[in-house]
This record gives sequence, structure tokens and C-alpha cells, in this order.
Amino acid sequence: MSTVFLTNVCKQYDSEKNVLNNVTAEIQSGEFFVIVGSSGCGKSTLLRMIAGLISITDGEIKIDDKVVNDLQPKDRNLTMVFQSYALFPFLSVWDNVAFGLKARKNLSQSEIASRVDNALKMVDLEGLKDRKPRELSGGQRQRVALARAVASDAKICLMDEPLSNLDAQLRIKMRQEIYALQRKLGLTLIYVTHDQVEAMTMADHIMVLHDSHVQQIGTPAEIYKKPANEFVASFFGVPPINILPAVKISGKKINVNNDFQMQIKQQVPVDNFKVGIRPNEVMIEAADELEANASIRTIEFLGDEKIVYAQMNNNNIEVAAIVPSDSQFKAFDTIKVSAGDNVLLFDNDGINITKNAEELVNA
Ligand SMILES: Nc1ncnc2c1ncn2[C@@H]1O[C@H](COP(=O)(O)OP(=O)(O)OP(=O)(O)O)[C@@H](O)[C@H]1O
Repeated sequence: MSTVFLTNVCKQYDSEKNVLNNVTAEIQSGEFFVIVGSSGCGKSTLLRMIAGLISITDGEIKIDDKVVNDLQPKDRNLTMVFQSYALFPFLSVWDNVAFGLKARKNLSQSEIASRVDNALKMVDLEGLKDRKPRELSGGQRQRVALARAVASDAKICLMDEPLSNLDAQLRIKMRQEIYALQRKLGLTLIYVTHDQVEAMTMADHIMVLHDSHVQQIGTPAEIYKKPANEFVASFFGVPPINILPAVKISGKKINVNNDFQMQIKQQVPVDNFKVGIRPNEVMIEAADELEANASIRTIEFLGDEKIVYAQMNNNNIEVAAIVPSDSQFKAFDTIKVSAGDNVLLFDNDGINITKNAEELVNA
């Protein structure tokens, strides 16, 4: 077992403001847990506190039933993979992997050799064991860092943006390799990234950090379909969800951005609010200037589909719509924008006030 419990963890560096406030989470043994958020939101700080590399200002970190607040990193039974790989340039691949094991002083030569050989086999690097890091590609260097984590035999592995130095294709490949390795070894993996696609594709659970606070913890599907607030809704999805101001007309009928009216599935408890419409829920049709409520600015061709970016008539708001790639829209066309009823509703503080899909069935 290797479950990590965070309870009201706070961090304050020198300034008065807390970088992190009351972070509480339970990271289950054997799960792939992703911490995501924009640059500077405190992801690395949180990971380093779990590792024991920096102290926590307040709160408690527990691994299984042991409070580890004051334990040295080496006594926490975890391993860490950094963005920079942290390899020794003058040591071979084999020696890089063996280094941490030799430093422990409690392992025999043969135990070390068997662990290193096994780890290199796991990450498919047996053939390159005598090379120096400079003789490896970025992906291979990343694999050496992974082999080090595998050889350590720790059940908790912390990774800080491990793929950010790799090109897009290699990132996808390594993503799959890390995922497979995590599953095979049953590791509790805590993985930091700012990349929402990495988070969505790999995580069992995602923690979204913003503004020094946890915004939401949930499965990828929960985070995408039932975002806690406007920030979370906007963070996930490419292109991002469209957010437009709306007012209630009567019952379930609303006016969106003073550009179009629509029927939604629920009553809204406030008169002014916001509607979130994913680009695949936006409908557009050609319209003459009298009928139109938007005009097309640019179109991006993506192969099977196109993304149309249109300027709404009111409030200078741009809306993105996903349309089939054979549709004939072009820049500067005037169009009529509308939406299906599968929308999210946010109050003016950005809190999601959409009723659950289950409730909507009977609403
Ligand atoms: N040693 C330090 N002393 C003072 N402030 C720090 C220190 N380390 C980080 N910070 C500040 O704490 C905040 C969070 O930093 P952190 O590196 O944890 O963010 P991050 O989410 O990992 O960002 P990125 O994605 O850019 O790496 C930032 O405002 C940063 O400037």
C-alpha cells in the first residue's frame, strides 16, 4: 500500500501571500494522479513538498498511516523524475541508474546489478547501457530517468513535467510508455503538468490548481462534463469552451449575448448568468446580413474538421465552432450562430450552476 493523504497543506515562501492554500486530497495506492494548472500556480511546489525537498508551512502529509511532514526525502520511500532528467553526464546509462542504489549502502553488488539490468530492460534501453547521456536522444534520456525510478523499487513516483523537453510525437509515445509502466508496476504516480491533454489521457484522477486553491479533483470525465467552475471548464477542451453572457426571458427560455434566444433544460435561479457552449455544440448556418448574428473571422483546417472562429455581433465576443471539413464557410461570411441545449451554466462568480444530467431527465 502507498496511499498519500494531503490535509490542509499550505505553503508560504517569503512574501505574505500563500502560494498554496489548504490543499486536501487522497491519492490512492496504485493510481495515476495528475496535478494540473497554469504556470506559477504551485504545482511543482506541491510535488516538492510531498517529496520532502521543501518544507510545508501548515497542514499534514501522510503516506499510508505515517505523518511524513518532518521526514527526509530518502525516508519517504518515493522517487522523483524531473523535467531536466537530472542525469550525471560523466556516467554511463548503467551507472546513472545504479548511482542511487549504490548510495544506499544496504544493497549487495548482485542485487544492484539485477535491479539495474531489469529496469533497463523495462524501458527498452539494454542495448544502450554503456552510452553517456550526451550520446542519447531526448526520449532515451527520459527513459534513463524512468529506469532510475523503476530500479529504486519505491512504490510512489513523483514526476514534474517529465515530457516537456520532448517534441510532440515523442511526447505521445512516452506518454503511453509511462502509462504502461505505471500500470505494470502498480506505482502510485503523482504527475505534474500544465498540459490538459496529458492530464486527460493519463489520469485516474486530476487535481486542478488555480489561484492558490484546489479548484476540483475528479476523473477526467467528471472534470470535463461537470466542471466545478468556469476556470476548470475553460482549462479543458481545444478550442476552449465558449462563455457568453445570458439573461433569463421566462421559464427555461434565455437570451444569449443579445444575439440569439434558446431553450435550456432547467430553470435558472438568477436573472443574469453565463452560458458555456463547447465548440462542438455550436451550430452555424449561412445567413444574410439582416438575419446574421455573427461574422466569420478565420477558419482552421484540421483534416476531418474545421474550426470556425466567428465574431458575435454584440460585446466583441469571439465564438469557436467545430464544423465538418467539407463545409463551405469562408472568412467574412455572415452567419447565424445558435446552440444545442447541451450547455453549461455559470453564475456571475463563475460557479457551475448546471443541474446534473440525471436530474435534467426529470426536470
Ligand atoms: N523558492 C522560492 N521562493 C519564493 N517563491 C517561489 C519559490 N519557488 C517558487 N516560488 C513561487 O511560487 C509560485 C509557484 O511556483 P511553482 O514553481 O510551484 O509553480 P508551477 O505551477 O510549478 O509553475 P510552472 O508550471 O511554471 O513550473 C510562483 O509564483 C513562484 O514564483
